[in-house]
Amino acid sequence: MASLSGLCSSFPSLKPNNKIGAELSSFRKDSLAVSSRSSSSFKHSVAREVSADLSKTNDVAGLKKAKQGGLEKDPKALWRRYVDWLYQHKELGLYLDVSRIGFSDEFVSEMEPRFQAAFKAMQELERGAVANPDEGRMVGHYWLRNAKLAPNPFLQVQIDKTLAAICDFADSVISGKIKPPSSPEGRFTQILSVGIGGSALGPQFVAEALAPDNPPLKIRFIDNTDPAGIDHQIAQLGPELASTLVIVISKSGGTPETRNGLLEVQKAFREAGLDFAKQGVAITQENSLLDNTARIEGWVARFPMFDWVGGRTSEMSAVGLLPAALQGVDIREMLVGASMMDEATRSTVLRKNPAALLALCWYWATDGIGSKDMVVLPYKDSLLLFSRYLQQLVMESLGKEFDLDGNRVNQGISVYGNKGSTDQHAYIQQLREGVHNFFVTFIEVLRDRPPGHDWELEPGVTCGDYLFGMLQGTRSALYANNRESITVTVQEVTPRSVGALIALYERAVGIYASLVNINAYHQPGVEAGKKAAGEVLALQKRVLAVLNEASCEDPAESLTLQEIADRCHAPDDIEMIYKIIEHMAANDRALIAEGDCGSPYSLKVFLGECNVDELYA
Ligand SMILES: O=P(O)(O)OC[C@H]1O[C@](O)(CO)[C@@H](O)[C@@H]1O
Repeated sequence: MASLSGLCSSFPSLKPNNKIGAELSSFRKDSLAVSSRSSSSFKHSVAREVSADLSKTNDVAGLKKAKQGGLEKDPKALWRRYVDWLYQHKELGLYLDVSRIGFSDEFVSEMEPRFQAAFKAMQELERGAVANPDEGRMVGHYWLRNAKLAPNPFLQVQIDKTLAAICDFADSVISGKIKPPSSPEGRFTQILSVGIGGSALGPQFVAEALAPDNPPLKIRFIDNTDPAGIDHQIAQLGPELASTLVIVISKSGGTPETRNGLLEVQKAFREAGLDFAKQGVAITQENSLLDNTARIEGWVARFPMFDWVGGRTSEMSAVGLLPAALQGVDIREMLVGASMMDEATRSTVLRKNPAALLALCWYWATDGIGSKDMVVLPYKDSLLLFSRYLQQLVMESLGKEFDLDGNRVNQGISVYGNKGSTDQHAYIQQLREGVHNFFVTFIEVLRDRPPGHDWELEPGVTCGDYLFGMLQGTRSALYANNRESITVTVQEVTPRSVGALIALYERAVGIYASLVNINAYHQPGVEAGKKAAGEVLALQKRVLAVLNEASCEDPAESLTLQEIADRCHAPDDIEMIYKIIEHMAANDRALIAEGDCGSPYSLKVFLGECNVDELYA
């Protein structure tokens, strides 16, 4: 009997299935029928059926009417519109241009009451109301940059103490006061951050945006349960593993991907003869599994993650601040930038509130139902990860099936993007001429290089002038073809401006969520995938047990997929069992006696050895 696991590299070819094809085409017809109507008016008729409270629907007459008028094209009128709507935050040096979004005055007036309601909800949230009703939680990321706003003295002390502890710890690590036990350098030189989602995206964005060229500690990330990815990060560290500070970040302290990353890293430490506890730091909620592990094992340090800070808004908590501080980023400046932006976005005057202006544009551009995608294009390499960061912030916050009244609304705004002008040579072609299903947000940075470093690569023109030209050219070319855009401009990429950008979008998401009446602070949809993944792993254990039992009875016995499914008492899960076998065979953990994975019915599988311990487990 040969071990033929390699045969699994051939996959079943996809054959047309008439039934599925018919269902698909009728589904497409339905969706075309929806989009061929005014998407907002369709939505409204549904909303009317389920809720008598029109203030909570997307019934904005001005939206549809003004959209029919098209975008302003007269250069003089457009310039007036630019000047009229230009938002400037003087101290932050931040501008917001919404002139290339075509909202009308009528639309703005109609939206005004909703904005006032959103501002009120935001004030209540900041005062400590339970703004995440499903989870019964306060939402307090705004307090992180101004502890005085926290609703009680206990929280204020908690915030201030944690910030002081972060700064102290970072200073001690950088100065070598806290050092790894067995590193020749005598100090920590690397950070390995283990975390996922909100426990990775902020730190990744900030590292890319703000870490100096030669940081005191360099950072790497394990943000997945991909074994090859983990091996790669550990291999890249090489002997520097001995001088690596491992920061394990998980609010819940029980996220499987993060736990797996930790276990893999701990194994690497054991194999290198290193004591993990002397190099491990945990950032998590008090008494979580991770917190208890770190405490019992005596890790170097533990920092709290607060119940009232969501993962995707945790960049200004220990989650983002500790890694940033260790890389030499001025975290107090990040907090100042965020706090200044928070102050500005508390304004109840729409025109003076940049977050509200963003929310207004999003509502207009997407008909208040996410009918268009948000393409985020920073024209600055160091802001590359901003779009990925915003993807979670916006999509996990706004992508909701039900509104706060329990109506099915399937809200959300899709976010993607990379950077300009690189994307000019990738997908801008489609944006300019192809399917019109997006609006763009340009992020412009005025300062090209630090002072004194610029030079003209041709008379009167620098490299940065080209970047500027590409941004302006793309903005104009898109607008000429009726593609709307927002432009956010900052002077430089600094801790202060990055803090401000994060705060701007956090608030815009919160305000927009109020406009469309959804809970921005929970993520019930993520649970379904997590639960299903758990079920797959449980099924895999049953498959292994069945194969083991068969091997113990007769080492040469091989089973068909149907036999495995029957013995697992899971005949309906035969497709998943097939996928499990395919994956295990590809990783030499099950053997295929006959057949290949391209012909599932031909497969006969066995384990090759009997594990008696497991048999009686
Ligand atoms: O910090 P944790 O608890 O490990 O969660 C990581 C991420 O997982 C999610 O809960 C989604 O599964 C995100 O909201 C969160 O940022």
